[in-house]
Amino acid sequence: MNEHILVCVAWPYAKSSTHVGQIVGAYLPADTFARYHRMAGNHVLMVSGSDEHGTPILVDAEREGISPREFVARYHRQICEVWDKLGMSWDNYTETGTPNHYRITQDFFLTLYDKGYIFKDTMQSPYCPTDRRFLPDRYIEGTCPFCGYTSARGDQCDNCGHTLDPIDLIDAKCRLCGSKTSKLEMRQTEHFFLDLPKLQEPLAEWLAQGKEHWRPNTLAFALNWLKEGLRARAITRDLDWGVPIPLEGYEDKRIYVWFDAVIGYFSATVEWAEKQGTPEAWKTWWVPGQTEPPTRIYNFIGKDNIPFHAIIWPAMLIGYGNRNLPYDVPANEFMTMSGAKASSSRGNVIWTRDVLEQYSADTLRYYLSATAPEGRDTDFTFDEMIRRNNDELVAAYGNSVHRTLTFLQSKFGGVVPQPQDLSEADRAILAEVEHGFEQVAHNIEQCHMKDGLNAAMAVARAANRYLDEQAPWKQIKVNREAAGTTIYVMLQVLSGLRVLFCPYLPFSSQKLHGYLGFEGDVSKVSWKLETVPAGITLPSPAPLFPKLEVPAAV
Ligand SMILES: Nc1ncnc2c1ncn2[C@@H]1O[C@H](COP(=O)(O)OP(=O)(O)OP(=O)(O)O)[C@@H](O)[C@H]1O
Ligand SMILES: [Zn+2]
Repeated sequence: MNEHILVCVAWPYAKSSTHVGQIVGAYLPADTFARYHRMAGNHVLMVSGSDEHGTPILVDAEREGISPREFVARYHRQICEVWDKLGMSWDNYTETGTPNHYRITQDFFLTLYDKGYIFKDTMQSPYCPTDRRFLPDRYIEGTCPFCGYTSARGDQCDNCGHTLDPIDLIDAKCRLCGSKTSKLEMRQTEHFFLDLPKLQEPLAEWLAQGKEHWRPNTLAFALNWLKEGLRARAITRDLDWGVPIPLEGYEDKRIYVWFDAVIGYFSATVEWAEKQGTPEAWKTWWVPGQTEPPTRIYNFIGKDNIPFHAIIWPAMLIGYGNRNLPYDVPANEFMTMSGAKASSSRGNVIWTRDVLEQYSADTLRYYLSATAPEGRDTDFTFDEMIRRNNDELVAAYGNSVHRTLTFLQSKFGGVVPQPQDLSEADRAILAEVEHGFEQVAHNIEQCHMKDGLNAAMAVARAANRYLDEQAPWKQIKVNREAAGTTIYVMLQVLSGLRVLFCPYLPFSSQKLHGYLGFEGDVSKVSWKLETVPAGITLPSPAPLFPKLEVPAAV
């Protein structure tokens, strides 16, 4: 395998730390996918960054009385701390506030403008006479005309995912002073529009070709959007925070946050190439025909981001010209907290850094991967996380590791025994490991992360059963060589599990890597079963996972 895989992950708003809904929706599946592909020998680049523009940030910074620059710097730092603790293996995690990103966004804007895909027009925009300002996007709230959700915002409904214009909202009110529609004025303002109707046809053609590997929900959502007919969308705002419009006479306006955020996938690649000292290297990832097989771009997102990644961003790329389009847009459904979508704007969240203060990254990673909302929404509960840690991670995987390694220490002084002829059972469990390599790989390649984890877990369970059945603690009383063979085989199985779990659970894989006598970084090893040789001495192990206390019911 020598493919180029570009892993683009949704840009989190730098207006809060990250919550577990975002992690399970976009970041963890992307990281698992990137880690696997690196081990499988592919060229991988995983990029994202903090989205520092937009009205949600302005509203909150204003409320705190600090500058938006100060505000986003704080949250960018907090987000990066979580990435470190969680083990996100970014090749470049940047921010939209960089000169590089401004330059590239302005180039996109001008190119699309010159090619006739962006046009100027005047529009009616809600204006609050009390606050003396226009109310773009999140400055206004009202009822969604599509689904009736009462807290839809000026640019999108969080409930049904439709993108909106403020003018679409029913019974809208100003988020700053609470003024109702009756008090708001509609004022004339000039803006730039992305001419999506002009791009409808090439988009439809693209969506009609070779999308069998897309998740049905994502494709259906995109096709439905096309069927409704695309509307031109305003891509500038009456704001003073964001990327400036690169044309004279628009100094009091800025480019809309969503227009610049998606360009981040591209600008982050350019930044990566520059940091590497190979400034042209971005072309490998973004210019068609540079690699064989062609570079595959994956956009990992939650379902509310589908319109921007399956429609608007591809449309922008088509309009710009000579750029690779997404190969897949693996969008997850939502993780809910007590039934409601976890959302940082709405405050019903479990913060990742709070969880990581109490629990190991792998405990959280395991639980989130095992309950990922791939096909439908799932609910987060601490009880379930603890139960799965204890009943699955500890009982199946951790247990077989610990029993094998402590037995090796107590009966063989830590020296890997020389195996005798392998029995049918020995060969069967090794075959199961080999099969696990195929299964986990196949599932991750299809973006079925949950099935991939289940396949790895099936091998761990089989290993546990094998150990129970062979019972080396009994074998050793009658036949020391037979017990030695069982332990030898188990060490090979564990060597396999260390690799199979690595995309999901990098921290415990690293520990096991060391316990099995391997050196260096486990995420750099190849996707295959590597032998633990007889005769070497292995160090004393500690349990891979802690057994957790179930909190007393309240
Ligand atoms: N509860 C959730 N379940 C699954 N994915 C989610 C969830 N919340 C956010 N995501 C995804 O995480 C990524 C980053 O999210 P974003 O920064 O937009 O956070 P958010 O909490 O959804 O913010 P807001 O509610 O203010 O829009 C997006 O791709 C989004 O779809
Ligand atoms: Zn709606």
